[in-house]
Amino acid sequence: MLAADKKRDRQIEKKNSSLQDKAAVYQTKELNLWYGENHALKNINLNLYENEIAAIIGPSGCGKSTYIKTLNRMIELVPGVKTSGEIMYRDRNIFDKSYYVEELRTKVGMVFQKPNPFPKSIYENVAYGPRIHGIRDKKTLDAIVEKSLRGAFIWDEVKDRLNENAYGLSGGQQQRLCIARCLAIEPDVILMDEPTSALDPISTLKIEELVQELKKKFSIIMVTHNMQQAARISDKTAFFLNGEVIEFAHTDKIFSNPSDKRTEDYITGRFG
Ligand SMILES: Nc1ncnc2c1ncn2[C@@H]1O[C@H](COP(=O)(O)OP(=O)(O)OP(=O)(O)O)[C@@H](O)[C@H]1O
Repeated sequence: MLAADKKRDRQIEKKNSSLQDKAAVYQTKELNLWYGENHALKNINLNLYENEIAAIIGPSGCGKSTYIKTLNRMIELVPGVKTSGEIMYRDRNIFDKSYYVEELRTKVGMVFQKPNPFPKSIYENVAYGPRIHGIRDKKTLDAIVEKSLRGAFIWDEVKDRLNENAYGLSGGQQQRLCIARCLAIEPDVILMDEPTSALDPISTLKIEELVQELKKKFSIIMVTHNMQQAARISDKTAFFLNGEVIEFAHTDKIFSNPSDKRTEDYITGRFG
């Protein structure tokens, strides 16, 4: 091989490795979780990276929601939960006693299966978070509300009815409003627990397009039952089974050439 070719190959290799080399946002190390006697998460080791969409798939009861709720410590609200291991978020263990949960939640937003706007105006739904963080100036709040609603692809639909109650919006619009509410606190990560399972196909498509746009600025971790959705929009996919991560890889690989027979059986619909 000529020296010039070798140099070119080295450059390609370097470029590829730099693509893989995004910073890890979350590093989960030997995480175990018990609900009382129920060992729901077993020795989870998983790195989640910046500006990627990571999909979490697996059959009902395998621990997907439990895992995602552990990432923002929402799981602590369940009585009798015990954990061991570490979850490093940007190099700090979120289980450290000195780590205030409020601090974590300003960085990590969450969108739930069922849209859950507050029974307040569209404007107030988005302004609520920034207000809690001490922003009082009306002009600043107006700007945040507009930017967040634009960021969630819903501004044009609601700009003339900002003072109307959010409950008057359709399900799909409510979900985008909830995403806008997340964006208003300028998070680093957005956790999504089956964000489209209560929506019709058109609203689902809108959210999928939105999520792909959002990953340019944020890291997204999304639980989904919909394997086509995981295949369509995610960069990496983790397959959970009985509380364990069976396989975590590039989405293309998981869906075209999985390493584990159990992953293959699941994605080909043999169980679950
Ligand atoms: N609040 C709770 N208290 C006790 N056990 C729980 C609780 N939530 C979940 N579990 C148990 O933990 C295990 C994992 O549940 P989890 O909800 O995380 O699964 P999942 O993969 O998200 O399921 P689904 O796809 O049906 O939402 C199950 O055995 C479940 O019964």
